[in-house]
Amino acid sequence: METEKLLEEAKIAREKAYAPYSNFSVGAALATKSGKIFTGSNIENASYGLTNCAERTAIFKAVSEGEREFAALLVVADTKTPVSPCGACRQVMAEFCPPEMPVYLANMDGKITQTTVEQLLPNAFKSEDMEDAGE
Ligand SMILES: O=c1ccn([C@H]2C[C@H](O)[C@@H](CO)O2)c(=O)[nH]1
Ligand SMILES: [Zn+2]
Repeated sequence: METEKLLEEAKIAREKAYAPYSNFSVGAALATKSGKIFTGSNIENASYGLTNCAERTAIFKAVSEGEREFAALLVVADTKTPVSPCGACRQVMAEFCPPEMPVYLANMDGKITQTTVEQLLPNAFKSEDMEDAGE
């Protein structure tokens, strides 16, 4: 999956952001291993903490459609340096995406830096960590 296609889709999704409180619109595009793309934007709330980021919107849309095999995620915002995902999104990425999966951080000028799920959240808490609980 080329990053150019993901960037284009994420930019289109970003236009749908509901961000009246921060005025900071973000778009994301998640590629499945089968070649589909699920997009997302940030959706804010008057109760600020209920805000859902673009990355989580894209992941939740895909998972709720039955997708579980992901290949790449791109996130874009109008920033000088490419936008960096928040901690909540990193934890959700760690739940559904392989550690080595590329995550592309982009800005509107098309500047893209590449990282991975594991680099964004090293030593993430995973379901396996509960297996030996209480022993
Ligand atoms: O990677 C990021 C960083 C921030 N936001 C959103 C959350 C909130 O709506 C706004 C300001 O934090 O940007 C995202 O969607 N993704
Ligand atoms: Zn986030």
